[in-house]
Amino acid sequence: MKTLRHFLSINDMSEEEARVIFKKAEELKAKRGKEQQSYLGSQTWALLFKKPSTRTRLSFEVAVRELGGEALFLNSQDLQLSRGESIEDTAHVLGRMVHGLIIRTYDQKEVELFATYGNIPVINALTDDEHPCQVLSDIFSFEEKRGSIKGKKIAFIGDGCCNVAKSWALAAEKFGFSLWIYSPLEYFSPVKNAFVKNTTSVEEAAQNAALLYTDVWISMGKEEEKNKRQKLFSQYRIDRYALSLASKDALVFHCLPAYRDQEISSEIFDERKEEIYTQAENRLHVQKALLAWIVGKI
Ligand SMILES: NC(=O)NCCC[C@H](N)C(=O)O
Repeated sequence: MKTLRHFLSINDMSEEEARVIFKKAEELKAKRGKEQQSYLGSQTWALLFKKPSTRTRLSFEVAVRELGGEALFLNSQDLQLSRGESIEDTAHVLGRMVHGLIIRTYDQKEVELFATYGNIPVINALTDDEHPCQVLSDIFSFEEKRGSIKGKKIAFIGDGCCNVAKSWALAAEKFGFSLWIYSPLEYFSPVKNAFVKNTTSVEEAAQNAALLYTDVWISMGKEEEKNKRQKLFSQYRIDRYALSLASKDALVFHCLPAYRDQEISSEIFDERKEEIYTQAENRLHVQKALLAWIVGKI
């Protein structure tokens, strides 16, 4: 049996492995358009998506192609999965035909089942529980501008229970930074470790923070809670006041899509869009390095 690497959770990688990926991502970013690396030469990677996607789909499709492979997009609605075929059978069949699988779905259990039965590397491209590729890339983006994240104070503002916040909470322990979650009580982080603190005080969360981070209030799959969430989260946003509390050189990140004047004020978004778009672009470079790592080339 070959040993396979998967990336289903931030917990599937050590800090040392993440640092190997960051170094490669930096190199690939610098060499893009000049020199190509064929880490996925003659491989076909399937992207199986049950939820909408812009950045994740784009960055993975381009990443696979630029590494010399073929990307095959599969809308789960078009597969027999949507008519009740089991994940076990689907995973076995995919595993006989493609070399790797990138999945966006609801239940974390599904990505785990694909990893169990597929016999090919599986990457979590977002579930209700985690968005590990986003957060891995965000840490790279932070360090690209500000150096090591270790010991820094990071403020997550908004839904502390969402996938992105949960991956941040796991990353806090792995990389050794403190994560302050500014969220309504009901949305405090379910992740318990010594590096995660929850608060309903913006002052406590944002004071001297090196990064203010936010995500949508209404994650995919939560649309029926829209009215309730818009009311509950209305103060949990990045605005001029929150930013005035943060460190003078604080970064502002948003994983996007952004809903201006909800989780982030329009004026802060407009002022900071350059760093937010660079954050989005880095998904491509980091995921190229992640793919190289997952197939054992770095
Ligand atoms: N950049 C992204 O991949 N964004 C995904 C949106 C995350 C949000 N928490 C959601 O689940 O809808």
